[in-house]
Amino acid sequence: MAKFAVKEIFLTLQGEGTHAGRAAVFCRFAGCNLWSGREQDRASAECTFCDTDFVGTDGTKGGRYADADALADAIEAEWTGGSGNRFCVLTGGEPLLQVSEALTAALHRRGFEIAVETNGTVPRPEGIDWMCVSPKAATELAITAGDELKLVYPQREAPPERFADLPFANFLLQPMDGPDVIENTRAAIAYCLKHPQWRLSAQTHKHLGIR
Ligand SMILES: C[S@@+](CC[C@H](N)C(=O)[O-])C[C@H]1O[C@@H](n2cnc3c(N)ncnc32)[C@H](O)[C@@H]1O
Ligand SMILES: Nc1nc2[nH]cc(C(=O)O)c2c(=O)[nH]1
Ligand code: SF4
Ligand SMILES: [Mg+2]
Repeated sequence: MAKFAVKEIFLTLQGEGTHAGRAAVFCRFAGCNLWSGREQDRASAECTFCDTDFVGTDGTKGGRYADADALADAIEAEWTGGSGNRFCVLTGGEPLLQVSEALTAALHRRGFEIAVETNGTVPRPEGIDWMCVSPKAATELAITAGDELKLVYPQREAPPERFADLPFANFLLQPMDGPDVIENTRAAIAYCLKHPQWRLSAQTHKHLGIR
């Protein structure tokens, strides 16, 4: 059984958060601890608003990668930008179910700065350069410090005030996509205007027509 189950690997611009606009290779790991990924389980899941298909290994460059070097080679192969400013984003699904120190070391050997998008419920491995935690209402955080706290807004049981005193360098509100996205965007903007500790994170890739 190969070590890493990967849904897809692709080059794009980081669409969200503090690094929005920056070229990055995205590696989307298969599987999540807060939802099975099946629509019939969504209502009873711990995370109910997910906008992502992370089931299986059938996406672009998806598959089962035997070890850290094999996966790091596949990520490096997508990069078109030469040796400077190399950047990858490990996401999912929940990447920290699979990311290991062997993988972060293999990516660092190839010159990559490593960002992670995580729900924050799984302890962090060594070697992450940019930790973005996105808390989900029904859960407790295992990672309570980092570079970016990116809260999907609104979540009734996870108001921004619950996280505002944690030691993160950047605090962002990301409007919840779905049927109420217009209303949610207005509400997130209004919150940022009143509470300038928080900045808006628009999901720019969804408007730019990139992945
Ligand atoms: C698909 S998740 C994968 C990483 C990790 N499982 C997590 O939840 O952070 C990537 C990012 O998309 C956000 N996200 C998921 N569904 C969303 C939605 N419907 N609207 C806005 N952001 C969403 C997550 O909160 C997270 O910041
Ligand atoms: N362009 C782009 N930016 C992103 N930022 C976070 C993403 C994710 O799904 O984790 C994502 C994504 O899927 N595409
Ligand atoms: S924790 Fe992340 S990947 Fe898992 S269901 Fe929620 S948004 Fe999707
Ligand atoms: Mg996404």
